[in-house]
Amino acid sequence: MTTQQLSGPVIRTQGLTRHFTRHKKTVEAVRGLDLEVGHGELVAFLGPNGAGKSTTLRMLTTLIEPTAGTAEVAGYDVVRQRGQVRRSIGYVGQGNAAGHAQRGRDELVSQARAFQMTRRQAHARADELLDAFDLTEHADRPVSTLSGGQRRRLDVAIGLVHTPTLLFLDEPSTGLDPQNRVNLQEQVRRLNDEQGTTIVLTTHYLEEADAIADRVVVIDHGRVIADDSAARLKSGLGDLVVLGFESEPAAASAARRVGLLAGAAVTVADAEVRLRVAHGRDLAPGIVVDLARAGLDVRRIEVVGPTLDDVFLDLTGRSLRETATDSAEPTLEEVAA
Ligand SMILES: Nc1ncnc2c1ncn2[C@@H]1O[C@H](COP(=O)(O)OP(=O)(O)OP(=O)(O)O)[C@@H](O)[C@H]1O
Repeated sequence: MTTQQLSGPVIRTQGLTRHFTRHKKTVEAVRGLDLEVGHGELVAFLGPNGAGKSTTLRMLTTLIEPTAGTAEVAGYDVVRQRGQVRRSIGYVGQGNAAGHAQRGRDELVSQARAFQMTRRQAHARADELLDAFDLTEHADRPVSTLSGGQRRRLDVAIGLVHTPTLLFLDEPSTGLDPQNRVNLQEQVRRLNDEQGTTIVLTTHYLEEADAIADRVVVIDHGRVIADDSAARLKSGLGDLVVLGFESEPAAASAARRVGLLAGAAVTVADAEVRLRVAHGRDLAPGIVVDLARAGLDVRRIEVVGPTLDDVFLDLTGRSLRETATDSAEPTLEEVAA
């Protein structure tokens, strides 16, 4: 790498755009993305199905070309310097990379050989990765007999064979059970912390973005609608305070009083009052005491800090959890286009 490539951002896009034509209709999958990612960052692209996350990743990894705009990855242009980009990155797509009849160790060795390592180097690298991803004891089994979590870890290991400084992971934990998901997230976090590998992953799991990413780029309808740390994205939203009452009339009276008291928008449903307010945790005891003085006993109280779903709801009016699936698997011709 040149000095410029080391000191500049590891990813820089300007007006990055990708359209697809399907049934004579144009789908604007990615619309004018401007993005910079620095060395050593762990960035999550978060958004609902069909938001344009995978299409962005496919352009950055040179699998498809942009319709317009530019992107540089590791200092190289993704269209004019494809080969250099590919040698600088690791990419783990949504499907499984490993062949089913092969043993995990052989997959890693073949991949290492494809990167011009000698047989000895390839075996040493395979051992290192098997160890790092807790796969040593499963290394000599056919891939088809591995669990979903083990196979996914093998996929990530395969993406790391040539020690890229930048790793792209497309929905790494989709389809994994919660335990395997957390396990994989820990490995990804460790890779970033200990090796300094820059990682860009896509996810529609709010908890995943929140738990492991330094930075969350929220994408919707092909555009970036927010870009910050999860903590900062959430900090402007306040806590959700839920108060339960004995009856609906009691809740209605309490809502009027709480609205005045907290100066916040209050909603009532059944015998429950909900309000979103800054420092809700600190305010809640005072609210309960005030209501008791007015003869309104709070039966149940819950204070919930804001989530990334609240951020998405605030930005779009839709919940990310409930956003309907709107994805279409591209055909091979379309990917090659
Ligand atoms: N090859 C293609 N041909 C036609 N349309 C496509 C193609 N690839 C993606 N699209 C469309 O582009 C939009 C963005 O898709 P993309 O896969 O990038 O979204 P995503 O955010 O990664 O969603 P998911 O989480 O489902 O992978 C969607 O409307 C999708 O149907």
